[in-house]
Amino acid sequence: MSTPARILSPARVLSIAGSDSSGGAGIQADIKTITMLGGFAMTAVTAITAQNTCGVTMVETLSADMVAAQIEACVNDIGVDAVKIGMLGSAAIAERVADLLEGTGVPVVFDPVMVATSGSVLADAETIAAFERLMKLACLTTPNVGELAALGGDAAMNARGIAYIAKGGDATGEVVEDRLVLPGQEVQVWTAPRIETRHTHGTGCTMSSAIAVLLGQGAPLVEAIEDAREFVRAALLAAPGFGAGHGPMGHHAVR
Ligand SMILES: Nc1ncnc2c1ncn2[C@@H]1O[C@H](COP(=O)(O)OP(=O)(O)OP(=O)(O)O)[C@@H](O)[C@H]1O
Ligand SMILES: Cc1ncc(CO)c(N)n1
Repeated sequence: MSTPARILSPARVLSIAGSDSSGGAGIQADIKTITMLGGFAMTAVTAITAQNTCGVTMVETLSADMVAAQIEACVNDIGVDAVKIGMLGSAAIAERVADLLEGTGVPVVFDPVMVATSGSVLADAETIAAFERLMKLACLTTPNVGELAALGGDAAMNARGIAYIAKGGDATGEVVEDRLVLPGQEVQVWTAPRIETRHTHGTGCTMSSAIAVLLGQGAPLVEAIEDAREFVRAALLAAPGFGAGHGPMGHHAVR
């Protein structure tokens, strides 16, 4: 029996993001998501966070040179079919990542991480200001409600011609709404009943890395978003219930 081609050649996905010691968000959520969706996960760690379901106790940011070296090591040998960008750690890292990715043509999904689900701040004002080039080069930026407001809201995003999905997980109400805004196209909205759970740590990281791996496998953007939403939902429903705060999702249990 011949081996299916997709097993021989999984999408190679590079996550440029921060490490979450508790395994629910950041690089750890990305590796789980990419792996469970059949991709091959690689990483460029930008920062190490000591973090759990209750909050972040310490952050150490790596140098821009170290981040660049990790990206180059992956690109120059294994190769990259799609990139997910999460927590950047500093403006210098954001600028260096933009230097390396601009003009490559690889699909990039940018999650403009600013604050953890626990409320801890993960990006200072200077880093947020440096998001600009990354939003321009990304095929999709994935702000939640708070991040979209910090980026200037819909009017500012539209004026800059940025492709984004406004995620509604941190809004209130019985329905969660995700809104896809692509320059020059009609807005597309997905709604679903809100899953009543406090275990929402890492939903944004999971959503963005799921979209990246699906794009890397050749899915069109809208299809990638739809399948990513399904994956997030299934992982939320399978949350193991760990921790005293906002616990992790159950990536491992999604089949
Ligand atoms: N309680 C929920 N029930 C159903 N879907 C949810 C829930 N919470 C989040 N989602 C979905 O998860 C995806 C990620 O959105 P969300 O707004 O939670 O991202 P985020 O705030 O960036 O996440 P993070 O907690 O990692 O910072 C979206 O598709 C959103 O609709
Ligand atoms: C490292 C890291 N990246 C992103 C998030 C956002 O959930 C988090 N909590 N931690």
